[in-house]
Amino acid sequence: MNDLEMYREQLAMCDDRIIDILEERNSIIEKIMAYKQEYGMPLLQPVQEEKQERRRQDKLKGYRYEQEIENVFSEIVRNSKRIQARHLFDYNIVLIGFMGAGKSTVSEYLSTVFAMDVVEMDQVIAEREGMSIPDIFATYGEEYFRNRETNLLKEMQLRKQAVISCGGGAALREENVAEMKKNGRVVLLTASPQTIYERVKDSTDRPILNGNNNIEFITELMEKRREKYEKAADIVIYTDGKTVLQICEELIAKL
Ligand SMILES: Nc1ncnc2c1ncn2[C@@H]1O[C@H](COP(=O)(O)OP(=O)(O)OP(=O)(O)O)[C@@H](O)[C@H]1O
Ligand SMILES: O=C(O)C1=C[C@@H](O)[C@@H](O)[C@H](O)C1
Ligand SMILES: [Mg+2]
Repeated sequence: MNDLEMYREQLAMCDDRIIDILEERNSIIEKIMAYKQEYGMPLLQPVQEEKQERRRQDKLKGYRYEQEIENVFSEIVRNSKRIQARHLFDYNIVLIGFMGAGKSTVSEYLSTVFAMDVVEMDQVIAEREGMSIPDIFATYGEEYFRNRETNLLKEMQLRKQAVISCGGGAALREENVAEMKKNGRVVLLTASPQTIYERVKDSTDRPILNGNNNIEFITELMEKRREKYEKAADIVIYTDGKTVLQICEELIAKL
């Protein structure tokens, strides 16, 4: 065997070791999850995760390939998150609820902790139409926008383990709810009208609230929608006074 052949052989052996160690790492991830579930512990432990990351970065300091190895680690961690998500949710998570209930906020957090894809319905529709939601309403009317929502939900049948952050009105059509439930679990996020008002009062992105952005209008519209939201929901989460981490823990526990 010449030197080149020997190096190639060594490289192949390195790959084998990496494969074995990754298998071991992933089974440890599964054991940690099972342990937390068995003892009713919170699954998301951001402080512990940061600690682990700092430890890794300290260990890597001064290594010749510090940056390259760190890049590999970010993929390893991403994949661990996906393994956890697969283990927990074999379906799409569909977030519904009134404007300002926190659908986008919770979606973003879930995508960070579980590396799940997020479909932000309002954003997808706005991008496809090449105009903002208020402009779609003004140009084509609400019915046109609602039809775009229905079509997008039908497309979601092809997705799995995605977080779907619905527009505030998406769950009001029965047909939409039927689509959501085909391969998703529907999570209703709610908050008091006061909380909603505090969260949305400075924004002009929600055409339904423009000119009506006050607690009385919000209370009345929420009440009008309440029955439909609740009927659509597989689980309900009250978000007043809760952090996004607490909301996500509750979501995991209830699902
Ligand atoms: N649990 C929470 N605690 C404090 N603030 C929150 C919480 N959830 C959301 N917010 C804030 O409220 C505002 C509205 O939240 P978000 O955009 O997530 O609502 P949404 O349900 O997606 O609304 P829309 O239906 O209009 O898209 C944001 O500024 C967000 O930071
Ligand atoms: O509650 C609603 O009816 C809406 C909420 C937003 O997310 C947008 O989808 C649109 O402004 C309509
Ligand atoms: Mg949103």
